[in-house]
Amino acid sequence: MMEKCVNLPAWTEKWPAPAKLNLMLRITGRRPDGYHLLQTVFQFIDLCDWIRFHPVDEDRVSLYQTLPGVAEADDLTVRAARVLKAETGYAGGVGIEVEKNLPMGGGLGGGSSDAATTLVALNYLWGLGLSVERLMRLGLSLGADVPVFVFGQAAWGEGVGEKLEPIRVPECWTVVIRPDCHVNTGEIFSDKNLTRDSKSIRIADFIAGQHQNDCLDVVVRRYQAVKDALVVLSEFAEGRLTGTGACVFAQFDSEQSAKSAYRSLAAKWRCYLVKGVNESPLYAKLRAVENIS
Ligand SMILES: C[C@@](CO)(OP(=O)(O)O)[C@H](O)COP(=O)(O)OP(=O)(O)OC[C@H]1O[C@@H](n2ccc(N)nc2=O)[C@H](O)[C@@H]1O
Ligand SMILES: Nc1ncnc2c1ncn2[C@@H]1O[C@H](COP(=O)(O)OP(=O)(O)O)[C@@H](O)[C@H]1O
Repeated sequence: MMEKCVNLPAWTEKWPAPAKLNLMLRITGRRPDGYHLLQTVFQFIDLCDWIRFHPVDEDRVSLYQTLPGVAEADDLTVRAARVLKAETGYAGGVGIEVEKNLPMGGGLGGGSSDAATTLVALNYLWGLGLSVERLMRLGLSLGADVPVFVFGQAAWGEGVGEKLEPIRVPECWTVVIRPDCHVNTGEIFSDKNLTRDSKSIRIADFIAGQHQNDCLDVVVRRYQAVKDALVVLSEFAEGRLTGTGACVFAQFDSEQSAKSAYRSLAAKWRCYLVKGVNESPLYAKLRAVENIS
């Protein structure tokens, strides 16, 4: 029998799934299973996918529309909903409608963020009551980047990105360029030339300006478009790679200087003018939904 949906008004809401930037990324080693040990700084930006969840009367998880090249069963929102059902024995279903704004394979973590938003929203809408820590553990089974989106705060990350400590960093105006290529994360991590033995640093070192991304050399060697984007960005400010790319970004001291760079760049490049945020908009939405219910 269909379980009763709690808080029916909350089902009409649309939930944000923000992008992230890796403000630095060091590879300090490798686990026995081949996964790489990282030190990274995650911050969110105010560029989001948006997800609506529709109540259904049967035990079925389905998508309103599949994404290009991703089968319904492989979509990270569908997988997240199914993992949640398996974990809790919840017997109902859901229809998932994703408004996709974040480029796929761009290093902005869109798929992971969609998964995290699904975990957090359905935990609430289905009335499951799982803790954030438990949702983060479930998220990790879907991808290394999912826990930080469930965590919802800018973070210093270690391990494969699942050991998270909140960090406050300036919420800068930022220009993100999306080069015309998709970078496969697994391909970069399996490149024999990847630096895998960086020394660990401290948060203070990052704050003092250590922004290195160890994936950079391998990515620019393989993807000319990323190299070109970094060159053009560096005419305005320090150009940096997020994750394994393909997106690159630069932070600015003021809205005005970011806007001016954006205007020059937008004539030739696909780019976004965004702002860094230390709290994920997902939790502002959760609080708002809790208030209306
Ligand atoms: C590098 C980072 C930094 O934030 O971001 P992206 O560039 O992908 O956004 C992430 O750690 C990516 O996380 P995510 O995109 O969830 O990766 P996963 O699906 O878990 O892994 C894809 C593949 O990359 C390799 N991989 C991933 C993460 C890691 N720490 N070590 C690895 O070796 C593994 O071969 C894995 O099969
Ligand atoms: N809802 C989803 N949104 C984006 N990608 C998804 C989704 N579900 C599965 N994927 C798969 O995950 C891959 C990585 O996507 P994404 O998280 O956007 O990139 P990245 O990890 O580089 O930031 C995609 O190329 C796609 O095959």
